[in-house]
Amino acid sequence: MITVEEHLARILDQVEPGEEVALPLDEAGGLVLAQDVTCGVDLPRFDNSAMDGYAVVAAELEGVDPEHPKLLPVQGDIAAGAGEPHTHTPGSVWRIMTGAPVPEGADSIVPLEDTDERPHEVLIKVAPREGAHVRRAGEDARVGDLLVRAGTTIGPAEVAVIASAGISTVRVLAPVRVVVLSTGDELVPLGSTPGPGQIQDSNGPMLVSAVRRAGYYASHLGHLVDDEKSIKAEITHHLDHADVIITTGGVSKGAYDAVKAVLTGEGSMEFSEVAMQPGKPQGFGLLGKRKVPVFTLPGNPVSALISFEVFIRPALAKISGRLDQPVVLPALVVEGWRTPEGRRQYARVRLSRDLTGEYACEPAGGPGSHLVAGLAAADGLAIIDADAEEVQAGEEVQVHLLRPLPEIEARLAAQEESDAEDEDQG
Ligand SMILES: Nc1nc2c(c(=O)[nH]1)N[C@H]1C(S)=C(S)[C@@H](COP(=O)(O)OP(=O)(O)OC[C@H]3O[C@@H](n4cnc5c(N)ncnc54)[C@H](O)[C@@H]3O)O[C@H]1N2
Ligand code: MOO
Repeated sequence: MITVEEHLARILDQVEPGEEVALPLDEAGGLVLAQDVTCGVDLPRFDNSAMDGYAVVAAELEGVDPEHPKLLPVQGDIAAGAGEPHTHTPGSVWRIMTGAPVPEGADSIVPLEDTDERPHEVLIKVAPREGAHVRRAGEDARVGDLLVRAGTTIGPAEVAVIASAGISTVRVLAPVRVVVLSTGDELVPLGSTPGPGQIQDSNGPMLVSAVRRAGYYASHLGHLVDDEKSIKAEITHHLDHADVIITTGGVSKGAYDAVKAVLTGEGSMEFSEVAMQPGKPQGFGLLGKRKVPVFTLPGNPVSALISFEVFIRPALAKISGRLDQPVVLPALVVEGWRTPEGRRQYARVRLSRDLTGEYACEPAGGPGSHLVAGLAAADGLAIIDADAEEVQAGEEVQVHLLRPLPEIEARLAAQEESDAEDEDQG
């Protein structure tokens, strides 16, 4: 058996960041920049007003206050988007809208609230400080400034600054397309009713969902019977267009473990027993001319999802260029359990909060790799050393989250609220 670290290192040594492509900015969200983006304009592009109000020269309003207001003529309106130049005439003001260019010569804005708000002549009641409510050209970024560094994942804020700079196309690492294939004579797809001895294919939809939640493209392109010829043909077909292929099932020791039989000796494929539970039988290698990473996961649903978390997620991060670390947090064990000797255990646990406000955890269902109801109840995986024999109540364990933390926090907060209500009523 090899360790989890050895298998992961083997995978990460072989996968490479994907190719660079130029994409319209509005299709690049979630992808990683392959170029530094520098600013070709000042941001803001011109001095403009931060308030609806009146553009003034502060020095002309010295000493003004509510007891000594000053009446001034209004030269007209300047709306956001106004392109024609406007100039300040001493002793007068322009009425100006938020985002509109400040007229030449004016240096401050008096907000509507500090005036009597009239359009033709206006009573100013408060003296502005010089520069008040003027958004200066270049105060955010100047021509030549680095806006977003290569290697950054493009989120909404990056899109905003790149768009503001007028850049419509960016070079990014190409989107990663994952093909998921389920194998097993016993499987029937969603929408079909299993006959005797058959079960619903849950790994296909589960892994597509895992890939998508991690931020990549995935399609479930079929469930294959345990026939070596058709498995080979199907995998070969997807080597033309997939960036990653994931299969499940057919990799342990059974007489019908066709995936392993077909792929053994192909490309750089290696089949290993990894010292982990669940997830022991693993296969990985690069196949075909395009050297497509192929993961052959064990068929047990819990094993397949844990394999995704432990091996595929980091590989997808490397291929896509993304920074992606699992959220791992400490929790105190409420109720202990036994662990398999010699294999690191990824134990499904559900989180709660103890009286001190720390996270606590307890097993979610049993340890069997087929227990999907327990899997759905789990918030995370407690990572237990290979040499441990049992986990005792009161111990602290590290939990690799399977759900977004905000979702878990929201549930715990709702639980605390309902507990408090029950206590009030009781
Ligand atoms: N003699 C041994 N038998 C097994 C060993 C072993 O070391 N010696 N290892 C066990 C472990 S651990 C695992 S994990 C499984 C892995 O088996 P395979 O990858 O070959 O998977 P299958 O045999 O095809 O299926 C296992 C299990 O999962 C169910 N399954 C498969 N695909 C799906 C799917 N798409 N959706 C839902 N459920 C699926 C399948 O029906 C089986 O029950 O091997 C153990 N055996
Ligand atoms: O290693 Mo298997 O994945 O325990 O069920």
